[in-house]
Amino acid sequence: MTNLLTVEKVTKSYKKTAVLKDISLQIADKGQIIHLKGINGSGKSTLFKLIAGLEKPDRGKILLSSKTNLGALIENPGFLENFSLIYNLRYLASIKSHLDEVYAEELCQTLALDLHTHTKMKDYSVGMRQKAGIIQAIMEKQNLVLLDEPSRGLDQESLQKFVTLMNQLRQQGCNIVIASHEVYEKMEIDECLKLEHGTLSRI
Ligand SMILES: Nc1ncnc2c1ncn2[C@@H]1O[C@H](COP(=O)(O)OP(=O)(O)OP(=O)(O)O)[C@@H](O)[C@H]1O
Repeated sequence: MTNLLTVEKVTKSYKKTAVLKDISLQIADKGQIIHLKGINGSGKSTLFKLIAGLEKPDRGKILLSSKTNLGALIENPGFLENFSLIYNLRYLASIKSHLDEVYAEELCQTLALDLHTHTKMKDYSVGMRQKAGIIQAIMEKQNLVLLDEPSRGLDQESLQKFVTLMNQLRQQGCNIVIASHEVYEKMEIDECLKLEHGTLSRI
């Protein structure tokens, strides 16, 4: 089975504090949900930033296969603030190809977000912004998706819809890593990982 991601003995420090120490991780292309746990400041976002290429490791390697199509929502998603949701999604999709508007509409309906509103991104609520962040991470049918606290700001109904959506994507073969403090009832979690003292372990 192909590994979509291989993290090999990665170390990352900020100033002189080691956040990640010799971390290794492999993610196969099999359709799965991995829940990444760890207390505040344990390095979950840092690991995601390294995988997404937003930060460089001090030592070690991050390898994405040629089949990997990575989607990510990390910390506060950045948008073109003076433009609408559809403008932003079209813009993001245009970097690699073009927006599948039928699928984007379906995702927006699932998460109760209006794709065609004229509201500018800067006027979105925290929860609406988070939904937009989730949608941009999955709208191209990415096969490896990193979601950093995706349910932040979601109301109870939206949270349930989010869980159902994640389970559906998993069924369709998507590999999702969710870093969160949330306990997701009904989510089909295949593996739980914990970051503690810079080390990654299975729990
Ligand atoms: N750019 C940076 N400069 C300096 N220190 C940083 C930087 N980014 C992260 N850190 C530090 O690295 C540590 C890990 O931060 P990170 O955001 O990865 O943790 P986290 O597990 O995602 O936390 P949370 O659960 O609060 O989101 C923290 O101590 C943080 O202060």
